[in-house]
Amino acid sequence: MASESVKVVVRCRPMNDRERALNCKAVVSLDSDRGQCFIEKPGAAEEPPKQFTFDGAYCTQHTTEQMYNEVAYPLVEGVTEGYNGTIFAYGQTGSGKSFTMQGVAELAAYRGVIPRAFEHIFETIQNTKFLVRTSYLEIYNEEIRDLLGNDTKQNMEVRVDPICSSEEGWAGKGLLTSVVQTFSHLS
Ligand SMILES: Nc1ncnc2c1ncn2[C@@H]1O[C@H](COP(=O)(O)OP(=O)(O)OP(=O)(O)O)[C@@H](O)[C@H]1O
Repeated sequence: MASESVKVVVRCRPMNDRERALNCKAVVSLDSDRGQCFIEKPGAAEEPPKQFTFDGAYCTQHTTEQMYNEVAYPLVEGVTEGYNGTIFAYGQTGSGKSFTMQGVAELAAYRGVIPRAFEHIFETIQNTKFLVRTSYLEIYNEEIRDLLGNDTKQNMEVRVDPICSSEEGWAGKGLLTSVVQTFSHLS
């Protein structure tokens, strides 16, 4: 993948039982080699599908392990070298955000991005003194909740930290050995 600072990949989940029972038609197809996603207009098969291009496109056969290795691994590697990194999953309800981020513990290939990133970070920093900070936020209908807080239902106020938001602040505080990883979970 090209080295832009923001990368966007798309993942398409398989139909669920309800969708199959309703005989729903799949209107999304992907060309993973080209990172392209095609969406057909239901009931208008003669119209050309709408086409979108991403930094990566993952279809129903792709595992979270593949996604992690191609998308998250380089970012987490950067974090262990002192760069900040954010991975967030965005999509409508039921589209597969938790499946991708938290995953299925019993199926190795479908363990989520978050446990994989933790394992990756802690393997890298073992026997070394590191500060690891993590936040886990959910943004839902313009409201932000701290999923690691005591009350995960409480809405958080959005403020800018004048020290943390300035690069000088980080450097001036000598936090070169910090590992700062933020996972946001968007609904
Ligand atoms: N790639 C996938 N392969 C197989 N099943 C999937 C996949 N993605 C999602 N699912 C299944 O689809 C359902 C909805 O997924 P999930 O709960 O992750 O959605 P969500 O986007 O987090 O929803 P919400 O916003 O409501 O929390 C779950 O049963 C999940 O197991």
